[in-house]
Amino acid sequence: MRRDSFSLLRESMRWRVALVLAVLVTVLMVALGTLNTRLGLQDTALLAWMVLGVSASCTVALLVLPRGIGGTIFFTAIAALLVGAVAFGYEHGRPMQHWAYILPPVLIFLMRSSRALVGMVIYGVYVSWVTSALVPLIEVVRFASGYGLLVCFMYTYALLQERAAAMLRYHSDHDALSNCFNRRTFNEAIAGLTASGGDRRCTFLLIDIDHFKAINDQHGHLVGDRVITQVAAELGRVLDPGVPLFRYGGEEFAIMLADADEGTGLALAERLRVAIAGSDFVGVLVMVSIGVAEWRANQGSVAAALGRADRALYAAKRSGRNRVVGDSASATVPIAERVEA
Ligand SMILES: Nc1nc2c(ncn2[C@@H]2O[C@H](COP(=O)(O)OP(=O)(O)OP(=O)(O)O)[C@@H](O)[C@H]2O)c(=O)[nH]1
Repeated sequence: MRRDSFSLLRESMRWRVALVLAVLVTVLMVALGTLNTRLGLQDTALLAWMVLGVSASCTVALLVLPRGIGGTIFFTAIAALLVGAVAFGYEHGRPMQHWAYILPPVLIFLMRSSRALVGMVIYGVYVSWVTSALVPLIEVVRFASGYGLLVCFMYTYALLQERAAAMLRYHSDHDALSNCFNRRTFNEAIAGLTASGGDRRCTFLLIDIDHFKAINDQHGHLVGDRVITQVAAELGRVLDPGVPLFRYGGEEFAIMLADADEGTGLALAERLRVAIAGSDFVGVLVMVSIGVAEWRANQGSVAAALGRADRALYAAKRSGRNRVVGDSASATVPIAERVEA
């Protein structure tokens, strides 16, 4: 499965955290195993050595397996170990409450926010129930209150992390002026098209605001910025909810119509052109030219299809602007002419 760059970044951060945690667990288990052996607490020492063995195997898996799988195996094994540790302590008359404190951060990374919260609460209740059979009630209350505070803290942290990640994702995917998807997201979308292979096809629409330099010159750049924002909003109103709109360049937008042929693209482009020409831009005359070209998986590269859409756009510009031109109609316009235009 193809991952976008944001997911890759998050995955690599999760992987690094997993590795740090793996080292911490290893150091802790060596210390606990050694100490308990010296103190003659054989049961606890045995448990520490067992945890060390499993966590060392997990660390190797973490390093050897592909990142996502290694991290998941590690966190799942640690969570299972902690539950096992409490049950083991219960069996041997030592509740080992302190184990419970290690679980919340593990769960935070294993799952996220609300599911992690449910997991942490269930685990807290489980540990309290197990320990209540072995220690005075006041000890259970102490544990439950401390653990409860930790859960609240970790949950707040997880929520903040989720919100920050969502905000970061939005800003890395979107253009700040027009609020549509940015060029980076467009590049990732076309890379995804190429990678998906098969019998896929899609139609590209390249939309360029006519005489935009003149709009800037006559009304100023702030009005130019407002026109870009409003054009994006008007285009978005015409598009179906699932169809993404990209800011392709300065005053240029792109649409990728999945599984659509050139005819469908031309019909949509005409609706978009009419919508812009009919909108009120508060004292500014705004029109767009649109070039349309279809891409099929087995007929040339995506870059070539974009080149054809670009050529169609410039054919629209050359033939008077405020119009839609398809790839088939523009095929006779040589590149040299398009550059001169
Ligand atoms: N205000 C504003 N102007 C921008 C922005 N990005 C690009 N521009 C300007 O858009 C103008 C584009 O001009 P040209 O490429 O000559 O195109 P045009 O005037 O629209 O002419 P045609 O495309 O041939 O109709 C340039 O003057 C850029 O400085 C932006 O974000 N805000």
